[in-house]
Amino acid sequence: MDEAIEQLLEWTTSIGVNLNGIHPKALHGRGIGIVATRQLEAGEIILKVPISALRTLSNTPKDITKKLSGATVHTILAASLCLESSPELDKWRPVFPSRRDIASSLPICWPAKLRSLLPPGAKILLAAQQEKFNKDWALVEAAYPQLQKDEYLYNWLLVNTRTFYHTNRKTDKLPKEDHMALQPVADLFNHTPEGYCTAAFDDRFFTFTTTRTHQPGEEVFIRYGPHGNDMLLVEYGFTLPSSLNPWDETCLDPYICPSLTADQRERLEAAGFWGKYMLDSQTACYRTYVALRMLCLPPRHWQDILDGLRDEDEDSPVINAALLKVLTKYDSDITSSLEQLASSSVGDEEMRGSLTDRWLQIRQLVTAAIKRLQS
Ligand SMILES: C[S@@+](CC[C@H](N)C(=O)[O-])C[C@H]1O[C@@H](n2cnc3c(N)ncnc32)[C@H](O)[C@@H]1O
Repeated sequence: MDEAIEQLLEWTTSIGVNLNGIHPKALHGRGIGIVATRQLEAGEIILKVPISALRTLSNTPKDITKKLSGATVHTILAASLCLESSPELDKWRPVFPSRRDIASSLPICWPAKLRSLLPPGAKILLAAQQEKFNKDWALVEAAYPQLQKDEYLYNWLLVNTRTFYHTNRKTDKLPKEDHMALQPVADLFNHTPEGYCTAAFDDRFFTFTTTRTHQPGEEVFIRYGPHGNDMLLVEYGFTLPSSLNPWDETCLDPYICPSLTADQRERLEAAGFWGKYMLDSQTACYRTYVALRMLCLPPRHWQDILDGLRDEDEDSPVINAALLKVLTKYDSDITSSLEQLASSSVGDEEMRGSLTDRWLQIRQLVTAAIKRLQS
C-alpha cells in the first residue's frame, strides 16, 4: 500500500495538489487515512486540491456522458470508473478499497439472510439505496450491455463513499444530489463527528483547514455529515462506538406503526406525524410521543395537546408506560437478533462483526431509555 500511496502523491503533486503537514497512511480497521506528520495548529490549511484535479461531469469522457445523457452524476461517474482507462486513473485506483473490502463492509453486498437481520432504521435506508442503485443500473445496463452488475455495483459504491459536495457553473442547475465530485487525496480522509477539519471550495481550489491542534502521527479527519450509525453502516460500511457518535439513533417504527389503526394512521399522516419514530441517547423524538398519544389517549385529548390546549404532562405517566412497553419488546428482539448472529455462519466474520456491533450500540440506546423511564 505504501508504494501505491507514493505513486498517487507523485501524480497528484504533478497536477498541483498540495499537502501541508499531512500524509496518507494505511490504518488498522479504517483502510487508508490522513495523519499529521508534524504538530498542526488550529486554522492551518493542510490540503489544497485544484478544482482541475476533480473528477466531475465536466471532465468525464464525452462518449460516456452522451450515452448516459439524463442519468444522475452518480450513475455517470460510476460508469466512467468502470469503462475508462487512463494513466491518471491507473495511479488513483490502487489506493481504492478492494472489491472484497467493499463487499464485506457494505450491507447492500451482504447475503440476504444477513440483511434481514439489520436493525429497522438500517433496513429502511438500505431499501432506498437499493432502489436508487437498481434505477441507475437499469440505465447503465441498457447503454453498456457488456458491463457486469457486480463490477458496476463496486464502482457505484466507490462513488457513493468517496464523493464530495461540489458545484460549478455547469452543474449548478442540476438537482442538489448531482452536485458531486471525486477528488484524489481528499478522498482518503476518514470521518469523525467532532474535532474535524473543515472543507470549502472556490473557483480554483478545494481547501481543507484544521479546527484544532493535532499531534504528529495523529489521524486527521473530516466530517461526512451529522450521521447516525445506521446511516454510516448502510452508506459508508462502518459504525462508530456509541460514545463517539452523538447523532446515533434507532428507529421505533416496527414497534409503533403496526399498533395504529387505519384511521389513526390517516390522522397522523394528515398532521405530518406518520412514521420516523426515533430514539437517541437522550430521548424519544417528539413524533414518537405524538404517535403514542394517538395510541393511548381519547382523540379529543390528542388533538388538544397538538393544538396546545392541553398540558402534555397531564398524560405523561400513561405515555411513558406505553413507551416502556415498546422499548421492552424492542430490547427482547435485540437479544434474539444478537443470539441469531452469534450462532450464524452466514456471510463473513467482518459482516457479522459489524452487524453485532450495530445491535450492541442500539441495545445501549434502548437500555439507557428503559432505565430513564424506570427511575
Ligand atoms: C472517503 S473514504 C475514506 C478513506 C478510506 N479509509 C480509504 O481507505 O479509502 C470513506 C470510507 O472510509 C472508511 N471510513 C471512514 N471513516 C471511518 C471511520 N471513522 N472508521 C472506520 N472506517 C471509516 C469507510 O470504509 C468509508 O466508506
